[in-house]
Amino acid sequence: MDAEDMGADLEKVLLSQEQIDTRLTEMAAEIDADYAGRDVLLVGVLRGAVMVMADLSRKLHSPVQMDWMAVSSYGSGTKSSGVVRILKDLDTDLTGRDVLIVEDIIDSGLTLSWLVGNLRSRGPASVEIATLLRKPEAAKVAVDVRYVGFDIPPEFVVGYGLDYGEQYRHLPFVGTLAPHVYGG
Ligand SMILES: O=P(O)(O)OC[C@H]1O[C@H](OP(=O)(O)OP(=O)(O)O)[C@H](O)[C@@H]1O
Ligand code: HPA
Ligand SMILES: [Mg+2]
Repeated sequence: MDAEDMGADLEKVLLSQEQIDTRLTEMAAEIDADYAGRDVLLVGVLRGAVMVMADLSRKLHSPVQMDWMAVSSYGSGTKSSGVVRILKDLDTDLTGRDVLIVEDIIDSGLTLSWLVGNLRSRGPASVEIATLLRKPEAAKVAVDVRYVGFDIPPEFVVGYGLDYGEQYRHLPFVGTLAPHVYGG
């Protein structure tokens, strides 16, 4: 699947497959260095983080485990409702664990600020965040993020796990939608 296959839906490619791959390699090296000798639990946030988790984790040399949470605050639109719901909880006990949350995007920050608080209350040794994308200008709440792939403008993006109405998650790049698609 490439930009041409998306036809008129796509406005532009913001981050190519190569740019994403290069940046994830750098992030994995940082994570390996920071967590040397520790056993990390990667917590992927379904569904958007699937691609980041799959690609980032395969670049790590540290021993890691993976677990998944499903939370949702967006429904089918382009605006966060601000209400975060747990759709699937972790199966892992976090007591004493070094937890690294893996996310696709921090937009308003509402999802992650809520999730960090929720996971911290479970007695872990540490909770940090690795996100591929962050929109600094869209932040409604500040979130302390240890690893950020790219800071991007406050436009709605799709691809590489990110959806609009459950479409476009499988694109191997990150792009912006043409305004006619979402009525913008
Ligand atoms: O910083 P925020 O404004 O809270 O937005 C970020 C969150 O929103 C999206 O998830 P969504 O709730 O749409 O679920 P999904 O991952 O299944 O697409 C995205 O994957 C992040 O988890
Ligand atoms: O820009 C975005 N695109 C897709 N999903 C999202 N969830 C929060 N922000 C976004
Ligand atoms: Mg989404």
